[in-house]
Amino acid sequence: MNHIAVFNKSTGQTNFIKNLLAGNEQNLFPEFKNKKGALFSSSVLEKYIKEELHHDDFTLTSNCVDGNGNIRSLTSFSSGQQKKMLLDFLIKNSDNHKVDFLVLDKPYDCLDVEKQAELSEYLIEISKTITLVQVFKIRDEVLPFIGEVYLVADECIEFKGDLKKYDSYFFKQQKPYQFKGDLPGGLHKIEVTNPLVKFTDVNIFYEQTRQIVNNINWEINKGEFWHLKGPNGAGKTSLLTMITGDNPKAFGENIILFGKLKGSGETVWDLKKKIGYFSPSLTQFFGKLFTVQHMVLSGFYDSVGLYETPTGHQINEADKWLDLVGLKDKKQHYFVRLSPELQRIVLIIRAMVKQPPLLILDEPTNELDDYATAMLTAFINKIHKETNTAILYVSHRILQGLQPDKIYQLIPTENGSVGKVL
Ligand SMILES: Nc1ncnc2c1ncn2[C@@H]1O[C@H](COP(=O)(O)OP(=O)(O)OP(=O)(O)O)[C@@H](O)[C@H]1O
Repeated sequence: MNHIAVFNKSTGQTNFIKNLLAGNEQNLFPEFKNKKGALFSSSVLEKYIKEELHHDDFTLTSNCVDGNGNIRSLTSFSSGQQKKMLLDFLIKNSDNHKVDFLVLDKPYDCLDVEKQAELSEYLIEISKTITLVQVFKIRDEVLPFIGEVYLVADECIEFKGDLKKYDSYFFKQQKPYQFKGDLPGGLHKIEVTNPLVKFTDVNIFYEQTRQIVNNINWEINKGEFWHLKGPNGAGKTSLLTMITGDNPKAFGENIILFGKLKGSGETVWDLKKKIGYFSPSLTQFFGKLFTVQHMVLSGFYDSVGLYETPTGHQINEADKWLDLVGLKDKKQHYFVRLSPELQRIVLIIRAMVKQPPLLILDEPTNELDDYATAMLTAFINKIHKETNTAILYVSHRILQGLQPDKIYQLIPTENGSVGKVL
């Protein structure tokens, strides 16, 4: 069986995949003409989650019940677990409906190294029975059984060959990303004392008895650069929400945030002033008519959208940030028209423009290609080097080139994850 991997350089990835599945990319891939394909991707998973939410349709979890005999929601499983469920379902479905090939759209997204290896083993097995087309962005994620790699640009095949040839073709074309000068100094200094965050014997439980993290003791101080790491389901997101303020499970736990015991009267808005936050999912909250400049300025007000008139100093400060990343000329452009990596850079600037004592980056490079990942990595390292903002970078994988001072590793045990400073 001839399995292929495709890197689509052009925009319009969704259409590209749609056409591939419908056999319409026949000029590029005639072998799929009149064949039936099924899609394995994060957006398909998202569709099942929405079906659950809006129509109580628990197709993927119909065999999973909790301690009370209720069918469990997909969202109560980690991303790794969710992916396996979808794959199982598609394979089962392909038997029933004679699907000829499976398109794997970035199958490893959000999976830690261990789970990636598990999924890879699983895919190796099914590659013996069904043709697989992997749409990839990260070269190192190309599955081991792939015979040929295609680089598609402007609806043409720009390159076709094995991985070795792909490497020399693709990487020689990339230029390192250049920033123009140093980061702006900031308008107001937000005074805080150490530690910014202190967890003492923190535990998190779900469903009363299911322990997620176990006796977490961890301190984040000014200017430190931390990588919070751990396999899928280890509790990284749960721990993050104890800081950002939206997890009721934080109450009653010994958590000091910016010198105050959590739950002792601070509001979410008090916290937002001191925390810059970025997660790729933020992109979807902003309307189509927001300009790049509005996006950055909204960071001064911690608002989604700009509802106040910014001061001249704020506009000037926003311009300085945009100039640094070569976007000053595009400040009146619509944010949604920017490339995914530039959208993320703008959202990180939005988080940083008020110069918060703490910047949280939740899986910032998810779904980005190699070049975009390198660009974001360089930007994050620059923020660490040139500001006193502490960075909490959350990801299940170590990013090549990222320079955190310390790693906080969550290690799953039967009684929830324990933490270790590496
Ligand atoms: N609201 C919830 N109700 C029940 N269980 C939950 C809830 N939120 C998370 N969990 C469970 O808690 C565990 C930890 O999830 P969490 O999302 O914090 O892990 P993670 O390390 O961020 O995982 P990933 O890398 O997959 O995002 C998982 O087993 C998940 O199923």
